[in-house]
Amino acid sequence: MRVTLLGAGAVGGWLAAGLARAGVEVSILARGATLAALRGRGLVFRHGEAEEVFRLPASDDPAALAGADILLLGLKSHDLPAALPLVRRLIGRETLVAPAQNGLPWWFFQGFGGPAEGAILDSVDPGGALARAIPAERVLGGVAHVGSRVEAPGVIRLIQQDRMLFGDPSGRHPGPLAALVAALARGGIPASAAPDIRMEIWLKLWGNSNMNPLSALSRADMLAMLDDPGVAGLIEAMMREMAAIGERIGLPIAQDIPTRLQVTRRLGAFRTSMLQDLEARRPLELGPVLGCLVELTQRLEMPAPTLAGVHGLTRLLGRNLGLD
Ligand SMILES: NC(=O)C1=CN([C@@H]2O[C@H](COP(=O)(O)OP(=O)(O)OC[C@H]3O[C@@H](n4cnc5c(N)ncnc54)[C@H](OP(=O)(O)O)[C@@H]3O)[C@@H](O)[C@H]2O)C=CC1
Ligand SMILES: CC(C)(CO)C(=O)C(=O)O
Repeated sequence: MRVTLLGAGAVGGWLAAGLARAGVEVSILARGATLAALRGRGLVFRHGEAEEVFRLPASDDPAALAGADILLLGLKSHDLPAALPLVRRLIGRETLVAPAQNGLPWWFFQGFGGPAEGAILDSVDPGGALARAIPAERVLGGVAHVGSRVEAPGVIRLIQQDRMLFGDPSGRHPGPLAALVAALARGGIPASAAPDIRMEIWLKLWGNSNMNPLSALSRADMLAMLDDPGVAGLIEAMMREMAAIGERIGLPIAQDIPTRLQVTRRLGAFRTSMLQDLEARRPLELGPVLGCLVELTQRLEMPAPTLAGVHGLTRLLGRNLGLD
């Protein structure tokens, strides 16, 4: 199996290290300081006191890396539309695209049925270019339950790994799915194949859509937010509004809120990826993580004042800091 990674950041670097450890042929499409670091020292992976270095082929020329079996996406979801020309040049006829990203992915409602069937959301995929170029049949959907960060370009620090899930939304690629998951597991990443990857994505979003924007607004880590009764109440209100959307569109959540919040607690006092972006003065992943839900409620004519309010506040925060 040959894998190319686009987006060698906190999550992409964690996955590339796992695959390389398992002996998979991994190459990386990178740019700027990250590319220079990968070509110089290599991909540096740190966990606790341990450090590993992986010398992997890296280039900013998609032609040099094109046609892998799997194109792993470690970009922020809001960066994907702009990176589509690169993706087009990286994928061959047989390449499957495996996003390891938060938020609702562009392919989510293709072949889904119900009132949201085929929905293309501007907050995720403006104009639908992603949906046309990378249909659900070309995708292995991913969900990363992990906390990691970039310490310096090409240097990844794993804080806590819980599990990495991949799934095959079209049911056409059981072989590549099994091979990817097995390779990650061999490389020390607790990975498994999810029978219903859409539900796993929805459940992950049930955490990110509130924790990430609220962490940007409060500049607080996850435990501090959960331990503050006022913020915890807001988190739960947002979760209830999202659960109501799920009921409406055919994604009823079987878990209760306290159980889901226990999963979040396992990551400890982590500063979410959106807070990391705010602190580094990078654009926020707000559209795919929360704007998509607000857009869905508008289309379905459902009330969601808390989701809309937190979305509005975070959008203004990003705008006022010049991050959009
Ligand atoms: N960090 C975490 O703990 C978690 C993150 N996630 C999710 O995983 C996804 C990735 O997040 P994360 O790893 O934190 O993000 P990072 O910001 O750490 O990494 C994103 C990487 O993508 C690269 N990139 C963006 N555009 C391009 C481009 N056009 N060409 C080449 N490289 C590009 C960036 O490079 P450059 O520096 O050059 O811009 C950067 O290295 C997000 O959806 C996030 O929400 C999920 C679970 C946990
Ligand atoms: C909050 C967390 C760590 C949950 O996995 C996450 O997904 C993120 O930081 O974006």
